[in-house]
Amino acid sequence: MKKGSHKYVRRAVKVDYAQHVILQHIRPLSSEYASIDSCLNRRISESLLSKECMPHFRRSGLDGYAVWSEEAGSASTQNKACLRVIDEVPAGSVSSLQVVPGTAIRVMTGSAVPEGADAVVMFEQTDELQLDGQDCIRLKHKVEYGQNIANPGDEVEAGQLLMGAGTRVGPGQMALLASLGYEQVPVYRRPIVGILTTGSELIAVGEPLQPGKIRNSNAYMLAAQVQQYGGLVEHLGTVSDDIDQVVSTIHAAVQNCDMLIVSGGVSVGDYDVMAQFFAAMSGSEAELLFNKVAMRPGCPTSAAVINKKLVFGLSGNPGACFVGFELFARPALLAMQGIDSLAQSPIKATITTDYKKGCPHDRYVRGRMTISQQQVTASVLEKNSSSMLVSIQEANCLILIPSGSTGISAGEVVALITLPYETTPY
Ligand SMILES: Nc1nc2c(c(=O)[nH]1)N[C@H]1C(S)=C(S)[C@@H](COP(=O)(O)OP(=O)(O)OC[C@H]3O[C@@H](n4cnc5c(N)ncnc54)[C@H](O)[C@@H]3O)O[C@H]1N2
Ligand code: MOO
Repeated sequence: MKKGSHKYVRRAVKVDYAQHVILQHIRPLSSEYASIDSCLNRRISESLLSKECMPHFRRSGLDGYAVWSEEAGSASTQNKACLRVIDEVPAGSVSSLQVVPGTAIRVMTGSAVPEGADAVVMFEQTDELQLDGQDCIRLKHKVEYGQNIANPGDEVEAGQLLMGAGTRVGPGQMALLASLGYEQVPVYRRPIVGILTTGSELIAVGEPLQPGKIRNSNAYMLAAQVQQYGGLVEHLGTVSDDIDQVVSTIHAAVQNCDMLIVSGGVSVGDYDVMAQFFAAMSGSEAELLFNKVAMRPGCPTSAAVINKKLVFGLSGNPGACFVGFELFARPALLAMQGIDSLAQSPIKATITTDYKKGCPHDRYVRGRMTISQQQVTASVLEKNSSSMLVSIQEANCLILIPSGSTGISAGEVVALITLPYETTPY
């Protein structure tokens, strides 16, 4: 930006207004069928109703004998009559015989309980013997109707809701989808997110340090955040503080990407090209949503819609860039995949550290949340300033320090935004 030209009007909007206006410009992405093998962490795009019941046959829960409980009950308690073993059913097979009075069929865990039987007695609760060259059993205990049998639909009934639209596929969903035959799974298309970093001071990770230069960490941090929320990253590289290059890169990128995140250059510095870009935007296909947010860090965070695509201008300061993503890009990415993440109420916690820095705006500090003895507590991490990144790796929440002149004291209750980047070793 040219010297002296940075005084164009910026009206700070509240965080919740900025989030609201972003969501107004989001439409869920289209749906596609993905092979079950490739849908871990993807979002289901429609409510799935089970076409089958589970189990779909009467299933034995044990290795034992399928019996008729009424007869077996008296056999066990009164005269200890023998039941003739007339067949054996391995898991995966079905007996062609029925259990009739005086008989039992040997079944295995997971095998189909034969007709006529209404209970399964585990091997350990029988005495196995031979009578007249015939396998027989005597039951040691009373038998209850239905014991050790899972009936059709006990776990899932046909027509039951399995999972709603927006559900993320994890191990539990994988198991359910596989059990119910979903070889192809309806999921939202993954949002393609372009990441562009601006700044003539940036050098690549592999380059040795040079005076005044820093390595580009935001590109990697943002890519990790995008992927965490289901996005596919399109790396657009780094542009120097050159407005023409910025304009042409952004205009090309909005053709292919669903959303664009640009880091750096949004403040009022002489070379803050993104501020210049947002100020000079024109045409019916470009709309500035906001260019300042009443918050710290990241007050110069900006957003626009170009060609119906959201373009975020996040602060280059790594701490502010991280927070800006979580507050604005995360709800947008999730909304594209059918989830209204802002509808969830924030978690409340007791803060265990003083934070006595007053601020006219709400502040989002990196914190560490702990749950013990049903108490949620959170502490503010050290090295939390906007220009610092070292505490991001420990953060599992953002703590909202409300605006005010005094900050807050340990023991007060605060609202948290939880983060999904856990650092514990599992
Ligand atoms: N006169 C004023 N100066 C500043 C103001 C202000 O209101 N008046 N606001 C400050 C605030 S608040 C912030 S936040 C920053 C925002 O700066 P920009 O978004 O314009 O970011 P840059 O100036 O490009 O960079 C800031 C900082 O971050 C480093 N950086 C940039 N890109 C990366 C990257 N990809 N990876 C790692 N680090 C990066 C950059 O070198 C700078 O140190 O402005 C304040 N100034
Ligand atoms: O508002 Mo700037 O993000 O921290 O220092």
